[in-house]
Amino acid sequence: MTKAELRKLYTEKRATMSEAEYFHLNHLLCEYFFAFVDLSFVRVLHSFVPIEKFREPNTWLIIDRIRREFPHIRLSLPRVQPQTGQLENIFFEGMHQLQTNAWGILEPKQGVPTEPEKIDMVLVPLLAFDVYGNRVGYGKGFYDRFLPLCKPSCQRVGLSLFAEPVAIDDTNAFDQPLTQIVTPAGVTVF
Ligand SMILES: Nc1nc2c(c(=O)[nH]1)N(C=O)[C@@H](CNc1ccc(C(=O)N[C@@H](CCC(=O)O)C(=O)O)cc1)CN2
Ligand SMILES: Nc1ncnc2c1ncn2[C@@H]1O[C@H](COP(=O)(O)OP(=O)(O)OP(=O)(O)O)[C@@H](O)[C@H]1O
Repeated sequence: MTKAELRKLYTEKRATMSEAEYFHLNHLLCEYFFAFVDLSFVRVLHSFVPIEKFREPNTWLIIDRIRREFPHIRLSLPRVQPQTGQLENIFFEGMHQLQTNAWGILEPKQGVPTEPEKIDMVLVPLLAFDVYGNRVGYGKGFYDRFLPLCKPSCQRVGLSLFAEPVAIDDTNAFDQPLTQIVTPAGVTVF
């Protein structure tokens, strides 16, 4: 299927997911994340902030546990620059720092910028992924522009509440593949 078709299909699948299923799948995903993703080398972890009404994976479960159990890991959150299509990245200090942007995403309103070269791991949002680690996002290219700025050793960890890979007919030269994916069925390394 094309990215546009997959976007539509997976947006619908998310919309029909019950609250109970969303809760359950998020907890499984979080358990697999901490059981199987190597955080030993991570000093700076970049995460998206979930749009829960779109049933995105609830990264708060991961962020909160990192803050409790891995206090040496610094968290960085994205801020969208709509004019340029770039992401700015800001170290996370606490909820007081966040405000809702035009698309309903919480993002830092101020704070210390994170240099992309300092980031050891990025948690990447997606609608669907294939067996090669290619992803389908919302189609604005924010992560396709951001990920090449990070160092080659930076881990790009996709999070998906749907475990099965899809076939993407129209991957393109800008696509930035994931290094691994975490789903409620486990972790796959590409
Ligand atoms: N939680 C979360 N944060 C994220 C992302 C994400 O997928 N999930 N992003 C992943 O990239 C970036 C933001 N993605 C965006 C995707 C679409 C639009 C957007 O423009 N939406 C309008 C269309 C307006 C227009 O066409 O100009 C809309 O959908 O109505 C904005 C930001 C950064 N933060
Ligand atoms: N480095 C880049 N420079 C300029 N344009 C880019 C770059 N990366 C991506 N784009 C553009 O951004 C858009 C991304 O569309 P695509 O369908 O590939 O998005 P996607 O795979 O859903 O990913 P994303 O979540 O990053 O939007 C395309 O129009 C592409 O041409």
